Amino acid sequence: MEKNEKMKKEEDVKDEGKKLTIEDIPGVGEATAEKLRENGLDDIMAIATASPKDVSELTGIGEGSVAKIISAARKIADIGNFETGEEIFQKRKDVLRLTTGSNNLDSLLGGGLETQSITEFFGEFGSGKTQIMHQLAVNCTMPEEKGGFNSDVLIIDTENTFRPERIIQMSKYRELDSDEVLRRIHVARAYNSHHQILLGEKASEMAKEYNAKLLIVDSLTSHFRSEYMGRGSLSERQQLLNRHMHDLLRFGTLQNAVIAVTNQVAARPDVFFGDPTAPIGGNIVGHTATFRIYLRKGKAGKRIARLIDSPYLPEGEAVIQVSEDGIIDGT
Ligand SMILES: Nc1ncnc2c1ncn2[C@@H]1O[C@H](COP(=O)(O)OP(=O)(O)OP(=O)(O)O)[C@@H](O)[C@H]1O
Repeated sequence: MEKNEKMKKEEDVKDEGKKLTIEDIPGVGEATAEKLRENGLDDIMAIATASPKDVSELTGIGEGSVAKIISAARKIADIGNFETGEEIFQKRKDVLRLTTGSNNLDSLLGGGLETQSITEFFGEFGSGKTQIMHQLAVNCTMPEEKGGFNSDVLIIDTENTFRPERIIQMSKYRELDSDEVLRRIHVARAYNSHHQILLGEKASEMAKEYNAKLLIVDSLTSHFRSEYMGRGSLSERQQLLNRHMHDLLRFGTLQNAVIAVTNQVAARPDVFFGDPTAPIGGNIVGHTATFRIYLRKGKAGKRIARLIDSPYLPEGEAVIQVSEDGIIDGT
């Protein structure tokens, strides 16, 4: 192909904008596209930003061919385009907020959990992380005027802690039809970290099927923690967690959905670098989660939620109550 013709083809492809599929990447035929899709690489940006080694390992396609595909994907993806503050501000207007059930906690978060971000709840056992996840699931099915999204929910449950009975209790308190709420919550049990990663990749497809606007991972880190013990496997664990969290974030962006995850605090300071209340996953989880909330137990079912490291909200605390009715304000 003449150089000009080739450039023209790339321009044409670019002009098509967001409608492009991975088959539009020069060098990607049907069989290659299938291999890429099977491994969660189902859009041009995902391929353009992947490392040749990772893609080659995942798909079994030779590293040389993968490098060519990635380089072609980069040419047609919008990488490195700087956006004006005004453009970003416009996009921010699409961000929706999901109520937590507690006005105190909603205020701390500037109105609720934001879509297109990961919100992490971390704390010791019994601090209320799973209770909050159940409440968010119920709230997501509520109408917009009540702080919900009137949409379905996906839950990746790693510790078998999902309890429909709690959903029924919480739904009744909010005068919702509990059968309908349960029908809108889709739970997948993840048996190990590999399975969890696969479910994270599949979530985008499932979200379209169900119109889900909330993805919960409870717990984000427990499998990784138990499977990758010791310092030797730390970097592998962090890499996998990083990849998993970016899959979750992609779901959030594509669906304009909330991503809520739970995380334990490390109980063994000798292994996890000194801070006895440090969340598992260290920097990787910390940098990828946009909002981090630390939960502490108080008296009589009260919990203190502390917002940490928000990009634009002040640090602060809110008192909530874990009750039979669900998450409500603490006094
Ligand atoms: N029906 C209920 N009525 C009132 N409080 C409840 C009810 N169910 C659970 N709780 C409260 O929630 C606590 C458990 O919280 P949760 O399961 O969310 O903890 P967690 O932070 O997820 O802990 P872990 O790390 O062990 O999974 C219980 O100790 C209890 O105080």
